[in-house]
Amino acid sequence: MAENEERLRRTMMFVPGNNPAMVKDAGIYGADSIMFDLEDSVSMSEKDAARVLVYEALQTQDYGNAELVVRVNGQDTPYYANDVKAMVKAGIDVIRLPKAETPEMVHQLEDDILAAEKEFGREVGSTHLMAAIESAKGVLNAPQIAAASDRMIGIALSAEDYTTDMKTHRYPDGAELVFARNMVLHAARAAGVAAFDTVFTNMDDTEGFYRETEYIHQLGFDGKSLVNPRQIAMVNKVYEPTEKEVLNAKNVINAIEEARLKGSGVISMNGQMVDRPVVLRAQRVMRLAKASNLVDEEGNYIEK
Ligand SMILES: CC(C)(COP(=O)(O)OP(=O)(O)OC[C@H]1O[C@@H](n2cnc3c(N)ncnc32)[C@H](O)[C@@H]1OP(=O)(O)O)[C@@H](O)C(=O)NCCC(=O)NCCSC(=O)C[C@@](O)(CC(=O)O)C(=O)O
Ligand SMILES: [Mg+2]
Repeated sequence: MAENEERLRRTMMFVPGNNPAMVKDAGIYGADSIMFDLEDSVSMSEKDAARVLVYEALQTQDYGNAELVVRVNGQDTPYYANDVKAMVKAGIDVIRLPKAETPEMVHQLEDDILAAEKEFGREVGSTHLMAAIESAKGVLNAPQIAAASDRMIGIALSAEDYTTDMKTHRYPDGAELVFARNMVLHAARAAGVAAFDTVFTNMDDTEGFYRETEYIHQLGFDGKSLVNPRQIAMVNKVYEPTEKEVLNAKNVINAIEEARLKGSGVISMNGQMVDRPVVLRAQRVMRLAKASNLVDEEGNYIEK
């Protein structure tokens, strides 16, 4: 899991799997994770064509360093089995299970991935998975779902389906999502996997998008599922550390390194105790600073 813990996942952009232009160009926008969708953005009549399109793109397109994710169709559909087989064969990084409600559903996906890895000669264990929480049952079982597999990289809240299940809809203040957001976040943290907030679907409400992103950043989410490339820079902006945060993080890392050389794991810096949690936070700030091009290779802040 070390590699997964280090990977930044601020932005996970949905790309409709039946749209050739969007699938082809998905890599140019700089999303941390590109999520090709075979589920709800693809009509029934295009399910097979979308699977073929995404499979071909994974063989031929260069998506750079982005993590490649595919949202397969649900386990109760006739498309699921072929989706999983084709995506494992194509070497996808992560399969996202929609409408996850129980750990048994995750175990089923694990078994199907393992069978496909063996059938297509892929390294066993190389395909990761994640689960989308889209119902009351899913939210209540989130801790068991998040901990259900060693292949699990994270869980995501899916508020469109969730609010429908709860017989409500989305409001600007997000009060209807408070419980679900906190459950998903705590379940993810307790299992040591990533937590993704839900999509924001009003493309013209920039103010509302910033408000929601600042809120979920404050709560501690790793990032958000997105539906449009214009949302990527806005999320990155919210997750960008300040100059003060970067300088402090650099000082913490230098100080703890010096302490370690002297055989100590805890030190005091400007009257403040610096121990493991502070160091872990500092390391994350430095990863975010690097991703935002705020520091050079040595971690020194680049004056603008
Ligand atoms: C929203 C809109 C129609 C707006 O169109 P617009 O045309 O106004 O967009 P523009 O900004 O003008 O596009 C400028 C340029 O970007 C290109 N471009 C746009 N979007 C792109 C993209 N996504 N990927 C690559 N490229 C893209 C476009 O092709 C153009 O390229 P070019 O012509 O070359 O300049 C479009 O974005 C879009 O279709 N989004 C994806 C929708 C989708 O996937 N929904 C399903 C996932 S949610 C769900 O299922 C609910 C959930 O399950 C969620 C959960 O589980 O979390 C739950 O329950 O909550
Ligand atoms: Mg959904």
